[in-house]
Amino acid sequence: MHISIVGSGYVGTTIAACLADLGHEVTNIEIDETIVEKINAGEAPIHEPGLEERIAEHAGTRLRATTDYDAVCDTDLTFLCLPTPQHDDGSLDLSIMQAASESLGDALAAKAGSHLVVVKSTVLPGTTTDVVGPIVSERSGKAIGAPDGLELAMNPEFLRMGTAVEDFLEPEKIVVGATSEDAATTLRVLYEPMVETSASFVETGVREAELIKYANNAFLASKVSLVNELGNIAKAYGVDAYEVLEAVGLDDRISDRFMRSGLGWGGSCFPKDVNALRAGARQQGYEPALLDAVVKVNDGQPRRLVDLLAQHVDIEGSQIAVLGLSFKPGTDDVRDSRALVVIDSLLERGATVVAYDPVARDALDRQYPRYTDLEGLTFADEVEGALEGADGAIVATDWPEFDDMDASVFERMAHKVLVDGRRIDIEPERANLDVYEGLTW
Ligand SMILES: NC(=O)c1ccc[n+]([C@@H]2O[C@H](COP(=O)([O-])OP(=O)(O)OC[C@H]3O[C@@H](n4cnc5c(N)ncnc54)[C@H](O)[C@@H]3O)[C@@H](O)[C@H]2O)c1
Ligand SMILES: O=c1ccn([C@@H]2O[C@H](COP(=O)(O)OP(=O)(O)O[C@H]3O[C@H](CO)[C@@H](O)[C@H](O)[C@H]3O)[C@@H](O)[C@H]2O)c(=O)[nH]1
Repeated sequence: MHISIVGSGYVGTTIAACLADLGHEVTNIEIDETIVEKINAGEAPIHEPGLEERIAEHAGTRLRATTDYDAVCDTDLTFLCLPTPQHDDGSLDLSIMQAASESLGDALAAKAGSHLVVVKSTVLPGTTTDVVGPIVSERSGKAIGAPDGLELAMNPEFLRMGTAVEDFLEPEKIVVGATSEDAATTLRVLYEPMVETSASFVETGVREAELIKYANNAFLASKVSLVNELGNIAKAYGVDAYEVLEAVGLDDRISDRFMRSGLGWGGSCFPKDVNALRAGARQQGYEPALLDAVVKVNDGQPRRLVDLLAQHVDIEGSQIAVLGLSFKPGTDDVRDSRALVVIDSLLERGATVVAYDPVARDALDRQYPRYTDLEGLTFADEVEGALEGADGAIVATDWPEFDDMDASVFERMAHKVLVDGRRIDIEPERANLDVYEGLTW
């Protein structure tokens, strides 16, 4: 198929490279020229395992990028992979979706045949049919469902950062809500390779497809918050939460996945999606008491970790190493990373911070420029540099390389105190620390 993808960030770039890999002709339409240049040069604009080699292989042949929306006219369908951020009050901000829908509609006015528009961004029920559809239809002059007109579908994405390529190519489920049988069939054909190998194909209503995505993320975020609440209680009893939850996870109804307690959930999805769902629920007249508590527990974890450090180190005037910036390992994405909340809290309490992350330094400059020259915060190029002369250290991201830290690295610290928000796989005897304490164990 000839596929256009509007928005070439973490989702749009990943699915473009993967669809090209599956043999499709793919065009990324992106407003950021740097991203366009990178893709056309065969380079990945983000850090994501398996992405760089796919882009390198297909750029210039089956994969290309452009800032020009007119390219949609040479394609059969368009995926919208645009940001859906939150307003200050947590509610869903659709302004980017609206602006891109206008540009898409303007371009489609020049296309002779019908066109399928697929919303992949995470959006609340009604967005595809009541916001995106009418804008594209009005601007293109194509009626929804008419011959040579527009077809609409909502196809939420469940990939995770760090395993995005694998998740897209071997998903557990594919959810499609479409306004016509033809649209659903096109997507069923597109996803056939995934259905053959791993995925359940769920065909449902458009509004249901939209809500499935939020329900999925709300469920996972709630599970981590519950695990963190249980972890906090375990810690208060002097009990190892990981031992407790490992046993709990043996119950099939609960499962052993998403059972890691600690610093809490961050990233570009859970925080904004749980907030959009809470705000949406309120707009519909429902008070989401449980989801409010899920956020409250999550918000408390970074402070609890800094409090734990304060039991061993006088934070004011001290030098603290923060290990990890990305919101989880395997990605350079720092959006809503708990590591940043920890850094803010340490700086507020009068510490100086030396932070280290194996890949996220550039993304931090891009996503949160305010940290670039923030007083009291510097960055090290390696873990040793962050620990040099430190009065204490915090593990904020469970990068595998931190598992290998041993006495030779910790000897550089002024005081060998490590508090761990992620339960890295460190060997206490090899590490020879004076203090090693976990947040929930
Ligand atoms: N990141 C994830 O793990 C993930 C997973 C599943 C779903 N989602 C959802 O997918 C959507 C996209 O997420 P993302 O992480 O890829 O976002 P992103 O911010 O990484 O990428 C979005 C891209 O769209 C571009 N853009 C903005 N306005 C544009 C316009 N008018 N025309 C063309 N391009 C434009 C931006 O420059 C950016 O490169 C969101 O709704 C998100 O919730 C994200
Ligand atoms: O047991 C766990 C599992 C996760 N986390 C944290 O939860 C956050 C989210 O982790 P994860 O879900 O692995 O990463 P994302 O890439 O944000 O993926 C989520 O958000 C995406 C965007 O919507 C969805 O597509 C995915 O299905 C959904 O898992 C991270 O901060 C993790 O550190 C924990 O603290 N404990």
